Amino acid sequence: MRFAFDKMHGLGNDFVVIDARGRDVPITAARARAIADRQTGIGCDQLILLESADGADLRMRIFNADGGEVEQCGNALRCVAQLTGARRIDTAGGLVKAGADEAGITIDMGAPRFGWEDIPLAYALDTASLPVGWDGLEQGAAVNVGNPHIVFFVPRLEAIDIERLGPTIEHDPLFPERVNVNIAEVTGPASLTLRVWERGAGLTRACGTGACATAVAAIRRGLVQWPVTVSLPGGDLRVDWAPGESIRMTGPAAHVFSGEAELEAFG
Ligand SMILES: N[C@H](CCC[C@H](N)C(=O)O)C(=O)O
Repeated sequence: MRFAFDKMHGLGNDFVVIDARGRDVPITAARARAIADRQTGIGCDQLILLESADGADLRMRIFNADGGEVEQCGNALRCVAQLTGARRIDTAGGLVKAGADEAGITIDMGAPRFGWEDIPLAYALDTASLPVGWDGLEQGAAVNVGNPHIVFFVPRLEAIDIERLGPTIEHDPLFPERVNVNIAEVTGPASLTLRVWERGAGLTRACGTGACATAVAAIRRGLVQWPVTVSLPGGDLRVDWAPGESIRMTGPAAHVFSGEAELEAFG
């Protein structure tokens, strides 16, 4: 079965987008892994599958490079909004609204959640500052922005071995659904730099939900004021949020190429 796809990225966090509205494109975990493989497949951090939806312009399903289907992907939301013109996008992490202007694509991500069962954690802890540590990474903040994140603030980002600590924390039993690991350094009254070890994808050049979770955690702790400029290896995102409000993330989306492939080539 031949299928068409679009290769896109949000600040270097890259996606294979398959528009399956009006036709069935069966994606299994194994197929998602095979498509995402950068040597033997098309290559991407996440595979994005678009389906028809009631009550929204479309439904966006997200498969990490490890094949796991997850709830939310901020950078992909901007890409899909640009590619399709969709303004109401349903995801497993909730219904989001998109807009576009000269600043880029803005996504209303909904309100963050902070309850330990919302993250989720395996047992009750203070999610504002977890009383557990991993090799010097202490007092992490746990936030759910449709998907689960832990955020650490450090004095010097380059001093942190994220390639070693990222997977250790991602797979810690404290996180029954695993977790995205965010390491941030505050660089000004409304700015921070961020690196993210993503659940199911590893180190990426940018993580939209990670930027949202980190900005929210920093605002909650009084470390920055909004709007926050979050600088990732792939570029900057702007995050607006005040307690009690929904999170709004603004940034670019890029279309690289369109292609076609045989689904059976991926198992
Ligand atoms: N790795 C994430 C999904 C992709 C999120 C990221 N690419 C973004 O832009 O938000 C998770 O397992 O929850």
